Amino acid sequence: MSQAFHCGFVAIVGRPNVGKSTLANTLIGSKISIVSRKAQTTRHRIHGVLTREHEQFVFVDTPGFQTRHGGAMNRMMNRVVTQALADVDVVLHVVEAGKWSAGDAQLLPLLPKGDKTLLVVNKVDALKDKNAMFAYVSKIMALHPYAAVVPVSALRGVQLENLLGEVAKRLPEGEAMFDTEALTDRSVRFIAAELVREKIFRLVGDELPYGCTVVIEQWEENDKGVRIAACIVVERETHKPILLGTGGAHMKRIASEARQDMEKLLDKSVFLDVYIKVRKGWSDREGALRELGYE
Ligand SMILES: Nc1nc2c(ncn2[C@@H]2O[C@H](COP(=O)(O)OP(=O)(O)OP(=O)(O)O)[C@@H](O)[C@H]2O)c(=O)[nH]1
Repeated sequence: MSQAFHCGFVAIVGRPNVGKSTLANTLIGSKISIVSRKAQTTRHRIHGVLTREHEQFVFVDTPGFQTRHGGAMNRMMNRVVTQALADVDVVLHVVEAGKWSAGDAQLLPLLPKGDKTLLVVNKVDALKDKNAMFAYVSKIMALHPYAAVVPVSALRGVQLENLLGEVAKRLPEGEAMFDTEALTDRSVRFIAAELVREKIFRLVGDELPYGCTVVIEQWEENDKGVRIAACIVVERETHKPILLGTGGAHMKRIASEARQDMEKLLDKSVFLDVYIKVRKGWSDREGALRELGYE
């Protein structure tokens, strides 16, 4: 008798920097979401799809749980987290081996109880004292009724088969929801915008206050390649010189590095034009956020 097919949604949650994007990317097997050393670089919900012989995993990569920023952006982001958890079949709560902080604890009240939440202890490769693992895990297991615990290294691909096995057990029976070829339900335009945003974060993230997004305003493909215009939207006039850098050096670097990544992603020549627009108070106006594609 043939084995039944299972398909369901899997949310990956955790405080910033625990490795959620890395885990999603490694599981799905392609770079769909940006990875950066800086905290809170993933602001969007991203669906990545992994299809195997007997199951399809639809991953929801939720943004870092926000506590530091006030305003509409924060409320919206927390809503995204709560909603993601209510809608999914399995929740992976990712923590960092040996490092438990207030940020991890803050997420606990949002986690569903019962059989659908798994504790994923990431970065086991970086753990110096392996013997401390048992005490660390016991402490966390006492705080929430997790269904299971799986230590992994997302970066090195350790124990991921085991993790997928635990998830698969909890997916409902049903047909595949996405084409097997699908990597993401976000368009390549979205990923292109993320690439520009990643470069901004890496280069001037420390100086640029929270409030910058990237909108792809033009996308024209022809036999020579693709012409892309990316608009960086900032909150204030004063943010412009930060982005530009001396003699426009920052912008040149952002555009050049983003273009190289886009060429790798699209496997064709990219002509990239990047410019800046000022829109006051965008991060605190839900309407403006929606308009820019945040909801
Ligand atoms: N040593 C080690 N480092 C890891 C592992 N997984 C992720 N990292 C690193 O941890 C950092 C943060 O990883 P991300 O995947 O961006 O973390 P995130 O949880 O998605 O972060 P936010 O987007 O800020 O919420 C990066 O420098 C990763 O390379 C791992 O298994 N081992």
